[in-house]
Amino acid sequence: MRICAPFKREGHRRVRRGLVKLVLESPLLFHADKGTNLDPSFSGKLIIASRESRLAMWQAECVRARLSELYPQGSVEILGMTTRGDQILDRTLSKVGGKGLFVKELEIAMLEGRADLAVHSLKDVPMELPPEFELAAVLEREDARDAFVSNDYDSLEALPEGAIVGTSSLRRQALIASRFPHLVIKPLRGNLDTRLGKLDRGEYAAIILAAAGLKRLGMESRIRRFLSAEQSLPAPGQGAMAIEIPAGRPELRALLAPLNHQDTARAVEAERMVSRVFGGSCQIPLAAYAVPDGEALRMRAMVATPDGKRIASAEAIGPADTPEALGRQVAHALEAQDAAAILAACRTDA
Ligand SMILES: NCc1[nH]cc(CCC(=O)O)c1CC(=O)O
Repeated sequence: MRICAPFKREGHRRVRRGLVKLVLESPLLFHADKGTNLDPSFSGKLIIASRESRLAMWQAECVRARLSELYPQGSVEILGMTTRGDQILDRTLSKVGGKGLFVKELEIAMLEGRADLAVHSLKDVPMELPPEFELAAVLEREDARDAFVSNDYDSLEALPEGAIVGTSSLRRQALIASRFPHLVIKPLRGNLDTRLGKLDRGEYAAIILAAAGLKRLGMESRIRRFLSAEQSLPAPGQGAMAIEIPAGRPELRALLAPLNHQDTARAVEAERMVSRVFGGSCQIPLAAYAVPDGEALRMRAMVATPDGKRIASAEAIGPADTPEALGRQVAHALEAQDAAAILAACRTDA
């Protein structure tokens, strides 16, 4: 709830035209979230496309509430829809087409004019968007950590030999396998309620979930332990929400600009760049997590083989206003280590 706190209006500051133009032309994300050309008199209608899972609807509702507050004379509605990612539950996502599955139906709704914007968990947004779309805003990040959830055990360390841990994330799988080779990792798909239901029915001794989703749905009490970024480096974009819009609608982009959170936008830009550098070759366990540190951005990233036997990790600090350069730097540091061998191993697996 904290992250979705009502938008505080600090008076509608007018911004000189030149600055607004510059902001609208920035390639991926806004770097100015304060004092943009807020038009409080907007009285049109905005339709938000969202998946129908409880988490997706909570996130869409969060954006709806903030837009309604910004534009009291406008109307904002949510269009819920089922995506292929929600329908295919029996296979590991990386095998059936990856992240795009959660996003495509929402994009079609926007192309057909049935929706103006889509709200996503940024973690599920592919690194390269189709040219018809762009990200208009990244909202302030919730907790980026992974969470250990179990009814019987306090921590990964406490699990006995052969205990079954549920996760479908290659990243979580590799990180657990490397530290706890005596545990058995089994796939776990479905929305949050489905996953928790499987844990409660005894199919797993423990499961690993993103803390952000549990917190957003008021289920923080299910978390037995937060995994620190050192133990379980988060996925690019984990814990952040993004708003996607059709490209070429600067007026819509300007309406959404006040929702952009600059620190988060920069951090996730660096994180996603690591993924982009490694993208295309295959699905590999990959983690990247950046944290603002004054005027700087500090980032750590990791790539591994799915069995966790080979792990490369790298860390760097750079100016916060050039996040993509930091992302590239860390990705190249990974490549200079064992990443080539890791990629080769993954190709023979495919
Ligand atoms: N891959 C599914 C997904 N996408 C976003 C979240 C959680 C919310 C977030 O990270 O913002 C989850 C669930 C999970 O990883 O447990």
